[in-house]
Amino acid sequence: MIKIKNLNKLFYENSKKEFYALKDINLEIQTSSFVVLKGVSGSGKSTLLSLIATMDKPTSGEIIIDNESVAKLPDLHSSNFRAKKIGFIFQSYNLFNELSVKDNISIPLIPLGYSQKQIDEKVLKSLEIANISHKKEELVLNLSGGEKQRCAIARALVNDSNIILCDEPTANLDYDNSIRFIETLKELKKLNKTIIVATHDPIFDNLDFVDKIINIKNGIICE
Ligand SMILES: Nc1ncnc2c1ncn2[C@@H]1O[C@H](COP(=O)(O)OP(=O)(O)OP(=O)(O)O)[C@@H](O)[C@H]1O
Repeated sequence: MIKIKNLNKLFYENSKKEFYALKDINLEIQTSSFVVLKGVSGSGKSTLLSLIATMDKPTSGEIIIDNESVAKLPDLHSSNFRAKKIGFIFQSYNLFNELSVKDNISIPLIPLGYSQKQIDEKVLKSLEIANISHKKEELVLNLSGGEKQRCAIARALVNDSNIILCDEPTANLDYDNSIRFIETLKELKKLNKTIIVATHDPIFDNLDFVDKIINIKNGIICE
């Protein structure tokens, strides 16, 4: 379960430009649920995802993930927490173009101290779930947009994290690849992952497996 209490994120604090990217956010996201975070560009979606992922720290408020308070973790602890609990799929994929698909996917496992055999097994499993095994030796540079997305999915799954955060995941995909991506998310939900998709893509409207839609406007949740 993810609990967010009175969360605020201020940018340019104590200056003339000061503004709230997130204002007094209170949310509960059940374990294994599929949540769509909707809002126009600049509404605060990425900011909220990056706080949940412990990639950034709030100005005030609490984020409790599986009974652990994570909002103010020191950097070393937050990167350990992230490595174990969070898979992140970025709009621009954030892959290393000069590395192969399987090398990209193994990167999150490096700090976790697995043997090479364990790494190979985990990479193979996530390649299969993301349906990109056939390209495992290929350089990311040579992949199509949809294949890069599948590589990014495999990387988000490789640490067996229970929480998958997706930031505008279909922004660079055509319709067919977007539909394929949504089918993969549906499969991940069956694996009991908690999934949060930040998007303004109407393709996420009216999906039959969405548990909750959260609308965000100017940093404020409007239910
Ligand atoms: N590091 C930062 N410093 C200053 N302002 C920031 C910073 N990060 C985000 N913002 C501002 O906070 C607001 C929310 O940004 P955010 O990226 O969360 O929006 P978003 O809903 O994800 O938008 P998009 O759909 O375009 O990605 C925006 O006005 C943005 O300019």
